[in-house]
Amino acid sequence: MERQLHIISTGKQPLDQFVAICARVHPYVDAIHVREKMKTAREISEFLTALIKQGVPPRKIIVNDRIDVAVVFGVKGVQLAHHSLSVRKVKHHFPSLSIGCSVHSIAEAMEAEESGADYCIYGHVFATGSKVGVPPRGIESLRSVVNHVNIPVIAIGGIHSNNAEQVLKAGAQGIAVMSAVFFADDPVSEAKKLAKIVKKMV
Ligand SMILES: Cc1nc(C(=O)O)sc1CCOP(=O)(O)O
Repeated sequence: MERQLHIISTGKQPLDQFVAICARVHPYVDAIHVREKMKTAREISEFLTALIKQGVPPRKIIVNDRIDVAVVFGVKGVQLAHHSLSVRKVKHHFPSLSIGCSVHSIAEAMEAEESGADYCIYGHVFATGSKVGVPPRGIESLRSVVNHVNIPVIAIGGIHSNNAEQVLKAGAQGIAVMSAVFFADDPVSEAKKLAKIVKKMV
């Protein structure tokens, strides 16, 4: 897998704002995660409809947790967490879905691989406003996770253009960011900057 840049919805932005940003940045990113944990399937489907209408290719869209919505829209895949249906079950029933697994330890990463996940997202590497009160796991723990699995490890948490290179050097196969793009003054220039860092590390 080529190194990847993923962007993740904040769960806080209104649909119009989120979709307007995605419509402009999708050429620079590999995956857009719709992670709207407080929304119903119907509301999430409105996000997907709007994204696709605005020209975001379904092959770049990943739905967090809601396998049903991902399957109905025929998007690239799902991002599963410990509270989701198991990787094994999803893989068995929907073999064509790409399955990402959110992990927070070596053991969880190894289990994700063993269960058939296509990649995992590990974090949070740096301090982030999204995980207040939980200490960041740091670069060295990222390096250990990378060394214990063969599936690609995407790093998440507090990643910006000033520290992205560090996580790639530690062996991450990509980065996933939320605030770096969605809360940027200029999301397009930030996405371009991050994409350049990710791709040049290949
Ligand atoms: C969605 C998410 N998952 C994390 C994990 O550690 O699993 S950290 C995180 C939030 C990432 O936001 P930002 O890029 O703004 O730091």
